[in-house]
Amino acid sequence: MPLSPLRLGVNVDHVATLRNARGETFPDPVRAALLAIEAGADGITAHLREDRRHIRDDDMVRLKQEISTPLNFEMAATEQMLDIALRIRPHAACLVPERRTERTTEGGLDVLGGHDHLRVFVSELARGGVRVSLFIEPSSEAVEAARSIGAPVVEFHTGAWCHAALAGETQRAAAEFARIGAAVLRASGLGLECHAGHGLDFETAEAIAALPQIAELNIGHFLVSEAVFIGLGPAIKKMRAAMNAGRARAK
Ligand SMILES: CC(=O)[C@@H](O)[C@H](O)COP(=O)(O)O
Ligand SMILES: NCC(=O)COP(=O)(O)O
Repeated sequence: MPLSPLRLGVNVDHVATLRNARGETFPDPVRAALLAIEAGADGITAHLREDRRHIRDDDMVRLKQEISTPLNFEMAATEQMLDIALRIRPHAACLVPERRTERTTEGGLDVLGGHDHLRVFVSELARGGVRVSLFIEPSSEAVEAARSIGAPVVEFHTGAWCHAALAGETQRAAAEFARIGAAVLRASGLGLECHAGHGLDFETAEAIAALPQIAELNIGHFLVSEAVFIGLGPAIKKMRAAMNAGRARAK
């Protein structure tokens, strides 16, 4: 059976982090998105956080206007973000948890406790023609809750696995990767499209690409970090090659 293609979503949040560090207009995340697409990105992801620490409202408007690929709008499940998303009408929206004091997205959505609250957002966004994904922990409970909420897509938070791999904690990394594999199997068995992201680098992207049920990887911080040294285009091309190598091993 032919393998599903594996899409690369490039997250441009941290180009905006660098821009905001000095309150300038550069580097522009929209320019980064256009370069990323030229280098082979299948889509662009941007997280409009409530505190606007990196991506700002105008960035999201310009991304929608200027890019030729799908835009994946990451957002907290709040009324304000829902209004903005329905005004901008991205191709997709990914509901993510946000805690004001967090340095980065620390975990997946509380799809069990927040079930009824999230259900409203999923149906409102779907009614607006926006494909909705839920950013969840790699667990069967979260998958089943996401399915009952009605989202067609789940994105698995790969942070715990990536951090363990980076720290050389091989046993913990193997256990976390097994969690991801089991959750992906459960999700695809329920007919959900599977995405993954957070903390991925060349090695972990190649490893997770070998899971045939994964349709999309969203990668940002590492690519922007690599871009500092080798350029954004070469970093994306290298990531694409790593993903292709992993997908070639998928069975
Ligand atoms: C949801 C996710 O994992 C990424 O979009 C992440 O949120 C990047 O932005 P931060 O680094 O601000 O968390
Ligand atoms: N949803 C994950 C994402 O968009 C990028 O996360 P990261 O690669 O910046 O950690």
